[in-house]
Amino acid sequence: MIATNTLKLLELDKITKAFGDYSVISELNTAVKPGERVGLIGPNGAGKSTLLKIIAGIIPKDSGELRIEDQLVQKKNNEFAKSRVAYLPDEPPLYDLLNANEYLEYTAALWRIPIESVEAKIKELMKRYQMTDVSSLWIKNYSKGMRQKLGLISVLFRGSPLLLLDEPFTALDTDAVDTTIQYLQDRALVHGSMIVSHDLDLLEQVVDRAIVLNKGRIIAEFPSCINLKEQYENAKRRFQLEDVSVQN
Ligand SMILES: Nc1ncnc2c1ncn2[C@@H]1O[C@H](COP(=O)(O)OP(=O)(O)OP(=O)(O)O)[C@@H](O)[C@H]1O
Repeated sequence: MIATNTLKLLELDKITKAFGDYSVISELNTAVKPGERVGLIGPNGAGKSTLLKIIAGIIPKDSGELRIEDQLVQKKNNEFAKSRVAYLPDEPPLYDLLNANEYLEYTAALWRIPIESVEAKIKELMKRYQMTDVSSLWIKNYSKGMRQKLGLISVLFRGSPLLLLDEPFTALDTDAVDTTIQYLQDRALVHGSMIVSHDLDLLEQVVDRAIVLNKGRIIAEFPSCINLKEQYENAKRRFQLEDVSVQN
């Protein structure tokens, strides 16, 4: 068993990524401790989604080192990294010709999780997100909010040590927002997380601290998220960030 108090859940050391000549992430260093919830904020195009994709192993970094639970992530142990991380992109990767039950079974199989071990958890999440009644409906007939709820359920049921969420609140109704907040606040359910959101009022409720990214670099770190919006406004003034992407 891993002694979680002695390791870093996630460590990024000089992570760099460019698309062609365009540098998106520049020598970025940061770490997340087990159980820590970190908000990732910054203007449009700052590199937030790219960073989550690199951590999730969706796109390769150009250089730098990435460690998950103190293990260096390389191509050869990519499977280990993937087993520790649950990642939800801003548009959930669903399959239109499956229904929710089939999709969640498929997701469990993909992550080699015996469906019997997560059936109760899935049922509970479907109920909490008011999705039980539409569980047999083809996903192609889902609304945007229903797609987002199913995407959230598909990562939350896994109970992975590191949860990466890109704009989790998009398209959710107020009940679903409340459910998501309650879930993310529960340390017994969500162990560690990195969450990207432009909605700082919601983000403030589910993270312990926040990192501000601009042009692929961390320009500010807030050790506490009290008055996150105000802290971000101050940082924007200090660093003369041009884009105002915060929702009011
Ligand atoms: N596959 C790609 N090919 C080329 N450029 C890309 C690619 N993916 C992202 N970019 C560029 O990298 C930069 C960072 O994009 P990214 O999506 O990480 O930003 P973001 O901080 O998540 O922005 P937003 O708040 O708008 O979602 C942008 O300029 C984007 O155009």
